[in-house]
Amino acid sequence: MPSIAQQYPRTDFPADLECHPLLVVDYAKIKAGDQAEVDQLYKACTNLGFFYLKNHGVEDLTEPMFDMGKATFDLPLDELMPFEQGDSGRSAGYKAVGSTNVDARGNLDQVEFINVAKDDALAYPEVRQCTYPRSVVERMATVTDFIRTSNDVLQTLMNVLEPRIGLPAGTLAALHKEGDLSGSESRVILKGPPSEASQQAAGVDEDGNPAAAIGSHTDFGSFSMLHGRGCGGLQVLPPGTTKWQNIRPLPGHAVCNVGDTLKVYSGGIFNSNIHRVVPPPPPQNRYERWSLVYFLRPGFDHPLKPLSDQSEIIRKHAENDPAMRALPQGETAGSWFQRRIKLQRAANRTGPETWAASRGTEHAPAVA
Ligand SMILES: O=C(O)CCC(=O)C(=O)O
Ligand SMILES: [Fe+2]
Repeated sequence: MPSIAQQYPRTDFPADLECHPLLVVDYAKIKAGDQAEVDQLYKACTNLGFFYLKNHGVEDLTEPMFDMGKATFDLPLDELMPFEQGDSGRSAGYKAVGSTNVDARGNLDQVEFINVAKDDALAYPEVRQCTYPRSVVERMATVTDFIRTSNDVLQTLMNVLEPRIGLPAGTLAALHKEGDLSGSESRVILKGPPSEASQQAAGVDEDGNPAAAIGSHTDFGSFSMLHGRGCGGLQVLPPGTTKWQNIRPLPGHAVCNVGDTLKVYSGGIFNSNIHRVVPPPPPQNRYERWSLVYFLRPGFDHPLKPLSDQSEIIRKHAENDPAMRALPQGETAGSWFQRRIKLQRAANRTGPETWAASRGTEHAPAVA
């Protein structure tokens, strides 16, 4: 019997902690063409942009990914550092604790990542973006299985949403085509148990609270799918409010959310909501916090702007949405992604302006 410290998925998230409710979407019903379930998905994407997804088919693929993560984070740092994502704006690879900023003050993150690019996993042994530590290479079949299955789920969710926003079938799929170099990737995340040293290193935020483990952000890509292994700590800031709200981990349910690029393509109809990671609530705060994400992101070369030419619904919405009118011109999905990654790296910080320049749709004004 493993000690309580090593028991995952965890079952000790406090039952009485106030949490923000999320709509539940049943993927099996979506696959079966159930339009009432697509209504539910559409509602979730146009409101908070976050929802629980059940019956998604990834359930048995997550623990082998956490095993890969553990094998990676157990390697000595000098073996991992040659595979670090670096400061150029690439996400794929290892990310060491404290290498990115979590706020404008320059406080540092408290998590390590192992990110594997979809491009590298599906083309393996061909190298399309970068190489990986042996802990990943030895388990590439596990990683590929997770990436392929997760990618299919998120592509399906996007496909069924197309008619709701007036897009011809296949428009979004063409922007996320297999084979196009992209930022799509799997990510295992570990926040170690708190030590006094780590608490001090984390610093405090503008309100004097301990700095976040992962700073407030919107996701850079189109759709994200998160498996929390029973660990809390994920929080959202619902639109028009100022109080961070906990998301309750539910067994068998992934937490999915819309990211910036899908928000932009939809002309602002879908919401890419701000979220962050803080130490999980007691008693979970004494233990490691694990999470696993798959990010579906567009091909780097595609322009990033509302798909107004393909949909009258999108055109009308984008015209009336100040956030869409304020978007920088001439961006591609690749330039958007690389700018955000690069300017969050602590080594690239010159001052609070670097944090501001790393932002996506976080500070977008609400729809008038
Ligand atoms: O670990 C989590 O709960 C969320 C991670 C996250 O938001 C991210 O990596 O973008
Ligand atoms: Fe995120």
